[in-house]
Amino acid sequence: MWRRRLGAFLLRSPPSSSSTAASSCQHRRHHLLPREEPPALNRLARLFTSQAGSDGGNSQKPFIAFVLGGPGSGKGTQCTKIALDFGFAHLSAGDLLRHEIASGSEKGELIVDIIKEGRIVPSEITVELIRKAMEASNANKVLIDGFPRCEENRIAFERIVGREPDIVVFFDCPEDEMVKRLLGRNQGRVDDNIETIKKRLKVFESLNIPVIDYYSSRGKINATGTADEIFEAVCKLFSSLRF
Ligand SMILES: Nc1ncnc2c1ncn2[C@@H]1O[C@H](COP(=O)(O)OP(=O)(O)O)[C@@H](O)[C@H]1O
Ligand SMILES: O=c1ccn([C@@H]2O[C@H](COP(=O)(O)OP(=O)(O)O)[C@@H](O)[C@H]2O)c(=O)[nH]1
Ligand SMILES: [Mg+2]
Repeated sequence: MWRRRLGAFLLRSPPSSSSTAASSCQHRRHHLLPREEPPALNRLARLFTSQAGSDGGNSQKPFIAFVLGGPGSGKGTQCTKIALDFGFAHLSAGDLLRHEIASGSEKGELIVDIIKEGRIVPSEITVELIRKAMEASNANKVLIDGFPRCEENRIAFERIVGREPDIVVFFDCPEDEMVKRLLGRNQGRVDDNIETIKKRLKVFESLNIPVIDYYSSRGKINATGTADEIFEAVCKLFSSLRF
């Protein structure tokens, strides 16, 4: 069940008549509209965006989309397409963690053990990586792929970044399909093996699903079918938003 939690504050404007009937996903120019937020969040958000610097004279906070779904549901695949068609920066939490591992840092050693076990990396580590990546991207629209993965992640993001997402997209995919896709992913990942996958699916049920349920949005998407078919539904959703 998707709780009506974020409401109009997150999904702001009704779709414009010209953008609702999107049958194809050509590049579109989107408009940044001023948004209202509670005062405390507003203060923190300003602090954050002032660090993010200028994006061509635009001092607005970035539009944030959390992209959630089970392992193998197609988050990364769809984010790549969204980034291309809708001009979002794509920040994958998993990729940021793998980058930290590749850097050879002490933190990386801790992270690799957690990923092999399919567990969730401490929130402060992940949120800090995301915060820095958002800052570095200097983008006015960001997809945060694969985060938050638990309630603690969600709360830490709000505390550290001082923002809630503008929309939450959830790729809903049956477990057997996710397993099939993961076993065929073939990217040499330490967690794409059946033992870790089983653990990740348990974590998905017990920790990811509650945070997905926490959010309310129009963003639930049936993630079965081909990547292009799924992207058609994604396009309908994103075309209905005002960025
Ligand atoms: N709709 C789809 N049908 C079949 N395979 C897919 C589909 N979407 C993605 N894949 C493949 O499934 C695997 C997992 O997709 P990925 O985008 O990495 O998912 P996630 O980021 O949610 O784990 C990849 O090998 C990808 O190419
Ligand atoms: O916010 C995050 C994102 C990822 N991970 C860890 O990184 C792994 C891989 O995440 P990724 O999003 O890359 O996997 P995907 O769902 O895309 O297969 C997860 O199982 C977790 O162990 C995490 O702890 N926190
Ligand atoms: Mg992924």
